[in-house]
Amino acid sequence: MLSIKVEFELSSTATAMAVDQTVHGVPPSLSAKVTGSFAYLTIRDRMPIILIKAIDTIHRNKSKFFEEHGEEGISAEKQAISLLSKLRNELQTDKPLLELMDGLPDTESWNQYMQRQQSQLGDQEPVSWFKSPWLYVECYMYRRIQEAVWLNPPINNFDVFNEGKTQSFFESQQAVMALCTYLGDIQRSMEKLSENQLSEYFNKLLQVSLWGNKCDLSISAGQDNSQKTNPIDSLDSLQPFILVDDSNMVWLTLNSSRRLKGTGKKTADRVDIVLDNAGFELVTDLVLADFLVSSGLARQIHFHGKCFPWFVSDVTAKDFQWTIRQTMAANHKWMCKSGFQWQSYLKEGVWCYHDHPFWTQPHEFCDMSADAPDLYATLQEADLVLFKGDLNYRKLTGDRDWGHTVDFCAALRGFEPAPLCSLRTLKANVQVGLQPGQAEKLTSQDPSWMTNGNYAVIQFQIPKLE
Ligand SMILES: O=P(O)(O)OC[C@@]1(O)O[C@H](CO)[C@@H](O)[C@@H]1O
Ligand SMILES: [Mn+2]
Repeated sequence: MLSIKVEFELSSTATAMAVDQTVHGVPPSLSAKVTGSFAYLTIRDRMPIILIKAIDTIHRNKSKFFEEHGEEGISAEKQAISLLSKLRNELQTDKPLLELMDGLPDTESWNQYMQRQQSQLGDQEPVSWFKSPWLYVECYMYRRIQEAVWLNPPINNFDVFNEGKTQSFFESQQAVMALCTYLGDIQRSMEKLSENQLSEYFNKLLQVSLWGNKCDLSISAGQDNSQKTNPIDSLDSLQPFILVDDSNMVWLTLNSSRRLKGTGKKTADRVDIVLDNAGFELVTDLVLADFLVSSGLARQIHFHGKCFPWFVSDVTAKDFQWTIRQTMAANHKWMCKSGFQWQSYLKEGVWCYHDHPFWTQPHEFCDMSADAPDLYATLQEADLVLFKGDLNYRKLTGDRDWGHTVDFCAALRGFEPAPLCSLRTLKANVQVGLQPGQAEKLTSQDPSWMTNGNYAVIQFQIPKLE
């Protein structure tokens, strides 16, 4: 990892607040125990809809399963639906969570996590949907969906969310074409760009990736959420909705190697992008990654996706490869050019794709160094880690009921593998690092500001110097 000697000015207040928060402990996890809370409404209303849609998708593919697998496909379809229907009943009647039985590589870790949750509750009450942490039960639901499908070969590799992810890509074609054209224009004049012009393009593409996160299907319970307009044109009008904007710190981190090496080289060795949603959002991330490499701001990009279908629209390896293939096959010069460039980045090892099981487990990120030390060590090799989306933000902050002015550093609780930045549109009621009075003002202007996806943060944190 690049050891950054550049001192980012941490306000004395922020440091004092961080100390204060540490001294006074960590707030409780968001959960459905608070009737009427966003967690409660998500678990009561939206998660059952997601299960119903998954059941409906499997049912609608019955004839496909028959064509491909004959009677075995039919009985697998029936069995998977029955497991998902049972899961939905457990969820809606707040039954105790059940151990996983599918013998996958992460099964043991999931069951151990459940024991950990149970020991925190003691023997009085079982780990259940409406009493355990929202982060845990929501992640658990998606892992049970995976179990229901995995236990039923020959449909055990079926992605119940695939239709929504591919539709989001196809419905966003105009925006994708505009974005790839914009990237092509930049790359044609890259050599002649001044430092200011470069940083301007960087900020625009960082914001396009930020707002790409609005296109997430779990918050819309699978409803179409694609990007219809040209993403560049809307940036100015969206600027006021960025509540925390640390993009200057991100720029400084990418360029800080120049100060260190005194060579005028401005290349950071490696930027990691912890991906969120497939579809349009993934294209915005690939375009940003292409810009970072072709501008010389980064030498290598490591992408982190999910090992199985997750939170309706999250990227799996299949989605990542499919998106690049689709871009290559587009009947559009700049899309096609971008797609081929992305494929050669992967072939040359300039881009690498990983999918560690930790990203599809329920852990708060402050547990990563203990629960996934190999992944933590991988992230420590990065000069910058970009975390996309709301669920990653919830895990960065532990999905705790923090006060809004608590410092981001305090909420990370020691998770600092490398300089990191969250690019997140707000879809859950956890947000730290705001100025005094800022949350109150937002609530008076727009009571659902934390969950409607209209607001965003570019929130940065550098590891404390050893
Ligand atoms: O991580 P993303 O894709 O930006 O958002 C996912 C997400 O908004 O969907 C859930 C709603 O069910 C939220 O709790 C969760 O954070
Ligand atoms: Mn997501």
